[in-house]
Order: sequence, then structure tokens, then C-alpha cells
Amino acid sequence: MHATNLHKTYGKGEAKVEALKGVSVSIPVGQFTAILGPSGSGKSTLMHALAGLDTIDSGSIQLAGTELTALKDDQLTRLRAEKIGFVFQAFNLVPTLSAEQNILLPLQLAKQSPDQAWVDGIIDLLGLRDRLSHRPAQMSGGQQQRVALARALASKPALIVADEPTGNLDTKTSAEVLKVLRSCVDELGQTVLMVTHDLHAAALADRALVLRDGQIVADLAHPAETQLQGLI
Ligand SMILES: Nc1ncnc2c1ncn2[C@@H]1O[C@H](COP(=O)(O)OP(=O)(O)OP(=O)(O)O)[C@@H](O)[C@H]1O
Repeated sequence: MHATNLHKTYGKGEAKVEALKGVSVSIPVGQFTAILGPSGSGKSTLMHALAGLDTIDSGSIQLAGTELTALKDDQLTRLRAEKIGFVFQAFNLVPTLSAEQNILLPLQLAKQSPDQAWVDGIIDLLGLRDRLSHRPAQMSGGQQQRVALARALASKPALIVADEPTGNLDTKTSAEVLKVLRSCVDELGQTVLMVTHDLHAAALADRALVLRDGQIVADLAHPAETQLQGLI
């Protein structure tokens, strides 16, 4: 994915906030990239723009050969369904459905038939085989987040976008979820973009982008937690 010179302003006059001030970034395929930064630095705005969830004022965003900024709403909706997998802090699973039904739901909604071998591989990689008939309320937070990750992966998306995926989890469960996110990159070759406040989580990424006041102020390969502490 390539984003060039992204600008986004909220509000007008005195209430005007420049959330993105000319951000350019390339997210290489098969890498785990973390976006960090203080509250209000523009992380959510950037992630929403890259994932086609929100519009920008100017700039270019290319994902898998498509210019996102040129798409109409319905085309964006289709692109998100086909090319982007989402993982949220709050899991966002459907409580009345089993783990397996939750995993397959986006494919069903997009009227796509699952690649059963791929879905089976994900279920095994994420250790969900013996949880498939359970509903979310019958699973731990870590298990629910793994179901959410399996759901995001089911369509073989070009990009996984994870928004504070460990924000609702204790330290031990966070570590477990980060480990599976890491295996999605290492074993499945997935591209993962994660917004986080957690420096330990960011240190597990291949790369950390640090935002401040709507600009990227650091771009670190194999970031160490101590290195990040000085920047946030
Ligand atoms: N809908 C909106 N209307 C007005 N201002 C907004 C809106 N969304 C974000 N902002 C402002 O834009 C700036 C960037 O916000 P953004 O949510 O992208 O930051 P963030 O780094 O994700 O923050 P946090 O870590 O607190 O979630 C902030 O100053 C914020 O107040």
C-alpha cells in the first residue's frame, strides 16, 4: 500500500484541526507495521483513511493497484469487504453466532464462497479448532480476539487493519494475541497494520511509525521498546 501526501482537516475557523499534515507512507506486503503516537496525533485518522473508512481532503492512497480516493461509496464498501480485514479493540463479534459462523459471516455477506483449505489453515494456526461451536460469551477475551482475527483473515485480505487489538486484554492474553498476529505475518505472509498505545506490542512489529501532530516523526525498523519510550 502506498499513501502520498495525505491531508485531513476537521472543523472550520477557530475549531479547525489539521489531523494529517502531508503524511506519506508505504506499507510493504508481508510486513507487520505499528502506528504509535500520543492521543490526538492522528493515528485513527490515518488508519481510517488507509482502510477506506473515511475520506481525506487531498493525497493519494493505493491498495493492491486501486486508488482508494477515486472510488465511490459503494465501490469502497466492496473494496473493504474484499481486500481489508478489520480487528477492533472491542472484538465486535455477533453474540448469537458461533465462532465458526462469525468467522464466515463477512464472506457470506459479500456472497463469496470460502476457500475451505485456507479457512481450515487459519482455524488451526489460531488454535480455534475446538472452539468452533462456541458463542462469544462462552469464550475468553483472547479466544474472542482470535475469532475476530480469523474472521478478518477469512477472505485472504490484502491488508489486516488492527485498531488497538490488545486494548481490552490483560498482559498475558495480549501477548497471546500478538503472537498470533505475528504468525499471520510470518506464516501466512499477511500484511498487518496495527494502531496501538502499547509500546511492547509495537516492539513486536517489523516497523513502527510514530505520529505527532499529524506528521510521521519517526519510522523505525525492528523497533526496540526502549527506543520507542523516548519518542512517545
Ligand atoms: N470527527 C472529528 N471532528 C473534529 N476533530 C476531530 C475529529 N476526529 C478527530 N479529530 C481531531 O483530529 C486530531 C487527530 O485525532 P485522531 O483521533 O486521529 O488521533 P489519535 O492519535 O487516534 O488519538 P487517540 O489516541 O486519542 O485515539 C485530534 O486533534 C482530534 O481532536
